[in-house]
Order: sequence, then structure tokens, then C-alpha cells
Amino acid sequence: MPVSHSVDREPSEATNSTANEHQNRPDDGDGDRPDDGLPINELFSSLQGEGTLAGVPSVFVRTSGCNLRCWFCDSYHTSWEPTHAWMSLDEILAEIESYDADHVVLTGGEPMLHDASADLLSELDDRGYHTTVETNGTIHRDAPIDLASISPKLESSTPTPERDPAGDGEWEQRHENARLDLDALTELVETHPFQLKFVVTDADDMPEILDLLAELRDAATVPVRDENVLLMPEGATRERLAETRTRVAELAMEHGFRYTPRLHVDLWNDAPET
Ligand SMILES: C[S@@+](CC[C@H](N)C(=O)[O-])C[C@H]1O[C@@H](n2cnc3c(N)ncnc32)[C@H](O)[C@@H]1O
Ligand SMILES: Nc1nc2[nH]cc(C(=O)O)c2c(=O)[nH]1
Ligand code: SF4
Ligand SMILES: [Mg+2]
Repeated sequence: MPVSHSVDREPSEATNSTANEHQNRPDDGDGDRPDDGLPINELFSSLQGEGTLAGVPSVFVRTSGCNLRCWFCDSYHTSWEPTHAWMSLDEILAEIESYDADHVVLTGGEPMLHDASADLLSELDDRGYHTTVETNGTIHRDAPIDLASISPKLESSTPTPERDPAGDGEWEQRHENARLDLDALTELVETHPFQLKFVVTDADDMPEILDLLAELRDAATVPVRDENVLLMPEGATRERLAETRTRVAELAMEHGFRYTPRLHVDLWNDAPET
């Protein structure tokens, strides 16, 4: 099993809470937080499960909070119902350094929402870590990133009333308005080594992917090659992946894109901290 250092949670969300005022600052507005640090949902060591670095031992730092609300989000407690545990940069770095890994994956939620993500990435860069940032591609920040793992969100991610896991479609319009930002996406691919990782369910997703790639190729001053494009099956559980993966693998072959498995789901299903 992956090993983990538990992150203290709000008492109402705690499974194993050790009250610690410093780590449990609520997200209650500006000015009530330490200057440096991040809302952290979990911090653990596992194998990178997705993308071109699949299988590489990595430490995962999962920030809380997202500007989108994908109906299928496999990290519900960073988006639909965000946890508020807080860690200073020193605490995060100390936990990362306690593991024997040289790859760090910063994810969320949407990690690029937070100013301090750029500070953390600089500190990791200074220490020689390889950094991957898992991002929805709507926010660009000036930060040292070894692999921008960008997962632009398709129309099929939108939480319509029928698909809303938490309500009756209250987020539908906000999600739809925010899910694609061509300027941010262009800047991300121009400033970092990158992969584009699309969550796919079936062939209906393909026209939107092809249109977006055409727009991005027009806008960007760097090549966006088919080998930079990965199709990932939608599925937060083994059962769901069994329904989607073969169809998605065949779509990747048909279009000359790469396929990425979700190794961690195969190995540990939907267990937290994996
Ligand atoms: C939880 S997100 C966090 C990073 C960022 N917010 C994003 O969406 O890229 C991490 C990765 O999981 C993917 N993901 C989330 N839910 C999924 C699901 N049900 N099936 C397949 N991939 C999923 C996202 O597309 C993204 O590539
Ligand atoms: N093992 C493992 N690999 C991953 N790659 C990207 C992940 C993410 O949630 O961003 C993830 C994750 O949650 N677990
Ligand atoms: S953008 Fe990422 S973290 Fe946010 S809701 Fe979608 S999958 Fe979840
Ligand atoms: Mg994940």
C-alpha cells in the first residue's frame, strides 16, 4: 500500500483528528491565514497513476479548492466539499522530504488557484525535485514546472441537474463559463513541458477535443504534437473503468493519440491517499 502522513482535518471531517490550531485554519477569508502555506487535503506517497510518467514513485500534494465542479470529480473533498486543513510551506516540505522520492506531484482541487503553489514549486526546484502539476488548464502562473499535466475539461464534464453529485445543477453555468480558457492553456503549453490529458467516455467527446486542439495549435508558438495528447478513460472506480477503458483505448488508436491507464484505480480502486 502507499504510505501516507495524515493531514489533520476539520473536526467535522476528521477521521483521526489531532486538534492543531495552526493546521486547521478555516477558509474564512483573507487575512486570517499565515502568509505562507496551502490548504492541503492529503499528502501521500504512491505511484504516478496517469500519463507519461505512470509507474514512477512520487509524493502527492493535494491542495483543496477548485474553480470548477466536474460531475465526475474523483477528489470530491477538494472541489464539491473542500476540506480546510492548512499546512505551512515548511511543514509541506518537511513531509515531502521524509519520503524517499525524487518526483513530486502537485494536484488538487486546482493547485494553480493558490499563490503559494508557485512558492512551493520554487522550493522544490531548489531542492532538485522533479515536479508535475496536475491542472485543469484554466490558470497560468509563473513557476518552475517540469511537467504541466493539463486536463482541459470537456462539455461532458459539466454538472447538469441530472449529473450533479451535490445539488440540482447550481454549478452548471459557472462551470461551463470557466472550464476552458484558451489564453491560459496557450501560455501553459508555451512555458512548460506538457501533456494534454483528456477525460473521455465515448466517441461523442472526440469532436470537441479535435476542435480545441486546432484552436490551440493556431494560438501557440510551440508545437502541440499528437504524442502530447493522451486520452484517459472516465472512471473513479474499477467497475466504471471496466466500462470505459476499451472504448477509449480504441479511440486513441483511431486518432493517433496516446492512451493513459489509471494505474492507481486498477491497484487500489478509489481508496484515499493512493
Ligand atoms: C482531481 S484532478 C486535480 C487536478 C485538476 N483539477 C485537473 O482536473 O486536472 C486530477 C486528475 O484526475 C482526473 N479525473 C478526475 N476525476 C476523474 C474521473 N472520474 N475519471 C477520470 N479522470 C478523472 C482529472 O481530469 C485530472 O487529470
Ligand atoms: N496514484 C495517483 N496518481 C495520480 N496522478 C494524478 C492524480 C491526481 O489526482 O491528480 C493521481 C492520484 O490521485 N493518484
Ligand atoms: S477541475 Fe479537477 S479538481 Fe476540479 S472538479 Fe474537475 S476534476 Fe475535480
Ligand atoms: Mg487522482
